[in-house]
Amino acid sequence: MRNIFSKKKKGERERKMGTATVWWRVRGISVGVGSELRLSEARIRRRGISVSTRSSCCSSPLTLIVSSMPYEKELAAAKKAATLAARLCQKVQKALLQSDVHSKSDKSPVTVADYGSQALISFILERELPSEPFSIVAEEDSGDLRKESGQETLKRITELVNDTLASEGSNTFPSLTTDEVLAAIDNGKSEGGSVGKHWVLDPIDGTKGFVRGDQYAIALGLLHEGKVVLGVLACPNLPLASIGSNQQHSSNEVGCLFFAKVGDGTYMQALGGSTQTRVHVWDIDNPEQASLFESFEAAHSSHDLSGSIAEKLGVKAPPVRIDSQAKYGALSRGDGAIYLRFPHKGYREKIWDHAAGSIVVTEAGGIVTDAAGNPLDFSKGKFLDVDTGIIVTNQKLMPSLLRAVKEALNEKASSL
Ligand SMILES: Nc1ncnc2c1ncn2[C@@H]1O[C@H](COP(=O)(O)O)[C@@H](O)[C@H]1OP(=O)(O)O
Ligand SMILES: [Mg+2]
Repeated sequence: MRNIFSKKKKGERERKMGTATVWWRVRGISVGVGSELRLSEARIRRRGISVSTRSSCCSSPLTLIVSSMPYEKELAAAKKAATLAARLCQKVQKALLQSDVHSKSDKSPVTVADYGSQALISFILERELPSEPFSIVAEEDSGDLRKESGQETLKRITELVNDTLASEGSNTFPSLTTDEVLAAIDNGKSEGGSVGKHWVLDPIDGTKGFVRGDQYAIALGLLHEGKVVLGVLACPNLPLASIGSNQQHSSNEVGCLFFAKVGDGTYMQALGGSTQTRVHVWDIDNPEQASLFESFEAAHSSHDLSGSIAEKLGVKAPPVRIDSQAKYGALSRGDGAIYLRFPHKGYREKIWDHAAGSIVVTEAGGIVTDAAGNPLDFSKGKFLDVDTGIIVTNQKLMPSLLRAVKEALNEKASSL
């Protein structure tokens, strides 16, 4: 980030009147104030430079701040937040799977990890991005924790959050009180929308997988003016090695962090590691070789429908069924080539279940649409207005996938 004051005044008198007559040239682009500036900002963004402006009054200089690395600070904060939240969730999942006290059908450990992850991420974003106005759209709110019956759980969550913060080094972060934890959770109450910056958070995506000891993800995306511009997916149980029919990555390690920034590609690193690898979707055009990803839970997505689509495409490999947006991560690095999600009638998709995952796939070269081929619109608040389902693949396979989906949906409709 650097300040640029290379302004060309066109007249002190006019400037004092506050008219749009003070001009700068930045990297060959003229920018001004007021409505002129809006236009210029759009032009600058198209060139991959982010701009923010401040002007306190006409007599003080206007400041134009230009960064040639848009959303860089936000990405660093999001990676840190998701990595810490993953650490908290891993601790809870380990205790859950080892414990005699909680059965797998007991929802309380999930609750503690869900709230803890949300509080931690909200706290880190506020702390790391103090000068960036933003809101957070997240899955949880603190209503139940404020009741008498929630006090023990709140204490446990606060302990977990503080233990996780302390694991970064004793002087890195302060300890939070229970009230600060409640406030951090409630920062996630935004409704999102098409104006400004909104972080979109699923603190534990795939709670069923989390309880089973399988896949889950911490999913954090950033919307700017209604578009997803950044996404981070922490997948603590996802192997670094490929899990589909395209076995191109090999490793014994488990735990992946995927991240993507608009125009900048998608990267993967080991959770807690620092070596990042750029990843790409599998660019095949023959669906017979493809692996197809879908929900582990048949209640979340129709296995029958995806089976019928796979048959029409000639997909030979059995479906890879895993929980959470880890599916988007696996697809972005080319483990398989198709992801299908067809929830049962009446289910409304939430933006936090797709924001981070969708940019991770699109920046890796893939396409994410609804079942009719429409792009997902994240600007309408908490819900996505999708036609029937969500489909994901590479550019080459999308036309045949769309045809197969249409045929399968027609057959299903005529059989009812
Ligand atoms: N009835 C449902 N149909 C479809 N998706 C659901 C349903 N109930 C919860 N989900 C959400 O679907 C996502 C998991 O999908 P998948 O099974 O493919 O991993 C999660 O976000 C999960 O919520 P949650 O995040 O609260 O677990
Ligand atoms: Mg979810």
